[in-house]
Formats: sequence, C-alpha cells, structure tokens
Amino acid sequence: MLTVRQLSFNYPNSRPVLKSIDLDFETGNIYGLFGKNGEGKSTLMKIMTGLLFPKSGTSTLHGDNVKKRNAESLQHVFFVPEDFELPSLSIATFEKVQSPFYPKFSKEKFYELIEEFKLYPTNIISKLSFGQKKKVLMAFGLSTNTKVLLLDEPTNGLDIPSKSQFRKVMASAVDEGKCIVISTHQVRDLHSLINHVVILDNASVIFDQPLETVSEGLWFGKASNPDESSILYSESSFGGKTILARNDMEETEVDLELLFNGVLSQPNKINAILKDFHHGPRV
Ligand SMILES: Nc1ncnc2c1ncn2[C@@H]1O[C@H](COP(=O)(O)OP(=O)(O)OP(=O)(O)O)[C@@H](O)[C@H]1O
Repeated sequence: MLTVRQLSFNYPNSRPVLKSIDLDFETGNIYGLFGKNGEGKSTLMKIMTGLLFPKSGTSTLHGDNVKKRNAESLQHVFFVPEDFELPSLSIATFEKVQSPFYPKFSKEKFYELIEEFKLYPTNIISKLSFGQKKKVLMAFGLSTNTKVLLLDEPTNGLDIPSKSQFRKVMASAVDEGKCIVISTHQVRDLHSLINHVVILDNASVIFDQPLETVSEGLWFGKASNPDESSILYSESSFGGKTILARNDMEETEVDLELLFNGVLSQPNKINAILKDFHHGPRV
C-alpha cells in the first residue's frame, strides 16, 4: 500500500537524515515507527504524506508517487503531525469545514470520539490545551476513515489516563482495510497496540519485523542461569531483564522497550536470529 524505495533526504546544509530507506506498509497492520529523538521519524512521515520531497528515491501510495500530491490519492491519507496549528473555530465548525475533503468521513464517529475525549462541539479549538487540541485532531483523523493514518508522537502532551484512552480508541480503529503508522520515541506507550516494529537509527532502518516473528524468535524477561550463548542483550537498569534467543522456551510477551534498547545496542545479533524465521526480515 505505502511503499518507500531507496529514499534519501537531508535538510539544506545538513547531514543526511534518511539514507536509502526501503519500507513497505500494508493494510491490516499498526506499525510502530521507533527511533531516538532526531532520528528522522517526523521527516519520513512528512515525505510519506507529500509534505516534504525526498532528495532521491520514492514514496508511493498504491503505486502513485505522493510527491505529485495527487488529490485523488491524498484523500486516502490522514496525517496527525507532532506540532500543528488549528484554526480559531469551534469543533463543530472545524468538522463542517474540513470533512468534505474526506469522502468516507463519519460525522457520527467524530462526535462519539469528541464525547469520549470529554470535549464539546461548541469548544473553541484555539482555547483548548495542547493535549485537547491533539485529541480533536486525532478524533478527526480517525473519523476520516482514510486507508492510511499516520500519527506522529500522538501521546506527547497526553496525561496518563489519556494515554490509556488513546490505546483503547486506537485498538478499536484497527480494521483489515486500514494501515496505521505511529511514530514515537516513547516506545512503551504503544504496548499491546502495534503488530509491527520499524526502528530508525543513524539515518537507516535497522529493524523491520512483525511482532509475530519477534515473539517466535526472541524471549523477554528475567532469566535464571541462561545459557551465555543465547543472551542477545541484557540490561541491569531494568532489574536484569534479558533478551534471549527463544529456541524451545515458552513464548513471552514482547517487551517493546527492551526490544528497542536491545536492537539499538545489538542490531546484528538480533536480526541474525530473526532472519531464520518464516516471516523473514528485510534488514
Ligand atoms: N526544518 C528543519 N530544518 C533543518 N533541520 C531539521 C528540520 N527539521 C528537522 N531537522 C533535523 O532533522 C533531524 C531529524 O528530525 P525529525 O524531526 O525528523 O526527527 P524525529 O525522529 O521525529 O525526532 P523526535 O523524536 O524528537 O520527534 C534532526 O536532526 C533535526 O534537527
């Protein structure tokens, strides 16, 4: 559905932010796009939505280069950026003005979400807090029913109850026809929400795997007397949590934060284990 091929980018007079990126985002999945601060997640999302142009390579939606900013294709994409300006309108007026751009927009769903987020149609958007504005934009994005929904650091600015509310709302938004990409450096916020992990580091994709493959190949937890050769990564600061090659061990829940730290520290070791699994990595 969304395909990125040999994509490279740098801001004027700066180091490369993205180098030869190849990625495929398919419907029916929620992707976590992870990376430390400044690793190019927002830049990649902006290129995938036609807001920035790559220096080389392509980003296509259903085979159509997004760089052309073809309205027919862009009506299938909604992007909730990390920072944004919203007009000084009531929520209801905002909905009336913006929704005609999205043919599958559901007014009913929008107002359901607005209510769930404890907002009111008469609220003037410019008078809301940053977290509340973000909720308006997320509610709108989810109601557009676009095939592709990209959310950049959606949990930034949300309080703890709102983060769980966000997970609940997102989980109910998943359907086979949708492709959702969520970028964050706060990896644990996406716990039990995503089913595919992409990690960017040093301007490259260093990890690109379905969680199914991760749980088939890796074991997460505190192991008592593990075989040294099966230890892929361990960290003392998390009470000695370890990533092991799973082999015949019981399946464990994927610890996203441990996976992220492990991949940043030992990308080759971890990718080497997973490459033998059926779903097959591209890295
Ligand atoms: N408009 C800009 N002009 C010049 N450099 C920029 C611009 N926007 C971003 N950068 C630089 O590009 C790099 C990637 O930034 P980007 O915002 O894509 O990272 P990110 O992974 O989304 O970071 P974060 O997790 O902090 O949101 C950073 O080094 C940043 O300083």
